[in-house]
Amino acid sequence: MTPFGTRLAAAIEDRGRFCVGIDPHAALLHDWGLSDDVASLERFALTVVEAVAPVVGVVKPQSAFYERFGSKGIAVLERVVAESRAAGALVVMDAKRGDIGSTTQAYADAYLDPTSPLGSDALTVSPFLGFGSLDPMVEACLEHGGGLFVLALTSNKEGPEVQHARTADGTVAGTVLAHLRTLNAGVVPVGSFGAVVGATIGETAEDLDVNGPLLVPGFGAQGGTVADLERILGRAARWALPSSSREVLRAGPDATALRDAALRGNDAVRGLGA
Ligand SMILES: O=c1ccn([C@@H]2O[C@H](COP(=O)(O)O)[C@@H](O)[C@H]2O)c(=O)[nH]1
Repeated sequence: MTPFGTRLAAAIEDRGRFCVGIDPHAALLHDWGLSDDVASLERFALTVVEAVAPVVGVVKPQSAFYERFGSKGIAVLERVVAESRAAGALVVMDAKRGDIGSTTQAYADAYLDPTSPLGSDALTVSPFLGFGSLDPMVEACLEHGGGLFVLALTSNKEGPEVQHARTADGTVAGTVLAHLRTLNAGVVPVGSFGAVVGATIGETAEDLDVNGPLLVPGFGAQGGTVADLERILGRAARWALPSSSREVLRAGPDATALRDAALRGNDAVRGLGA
């Protein structure tokens, strides 16, 4: 399988760098005139997939909004993954997984093996059990052409308490970024192991250039702007995926309005990293 980084570079070239989050919040279901039940979850999620997956490079379903409906919600998530990929979008599963290595292997099997029902192009993961605990996922990515987005500098205000903490080697975030730089060293056009960096973090002294992609949530509803992206990311913007969920999803339920919102987001970030 072609490495995720190579496939992502092609997707950015063909369709743009904007990532649409498929997050069926209860409040959005209500705003769309739907109920808070599985049938509505399915209608919402598949309406978004049909509207945006044929035109954007990357979609990012947030697993939590499907998990809250139990096995029937997971079945909807499986369709979101399959139908988004069939429409030509790469799928970043936002599940923020991480555990001791032996359990991490099971997460790798669930999300990074293409024969799994939830098999995705990439997965968000937590490094806070130690970066080495992610090794089974790294191996699965190398075997199957998948990618990881490792939490480094998240968009929420509570993140700095952990991520800015200093170790003998620098900050926790800096250590995560250094591991990613090692994994991606020498890979052309870009490595498959990326970081999550929020569009709301203000300033950072960390070197974000890891020769890998950056998933950048917090753009839109959380207040992140194009100016923030330019200031925070610098030259690392070249491989950035600004990601927005609610800002796009509020345009629904009309499919044309949803697609237009996604295309507007894509246009807004087109010049990044130029
Ligand atoms: O640091 C992070 C990591 C992940 N997220 C996720 O992104 C979306 C953001 O949704 P919006 O509606 O655009 O605010 C959501 O799924 C989060 O869980 C993040 O926001 N920050």
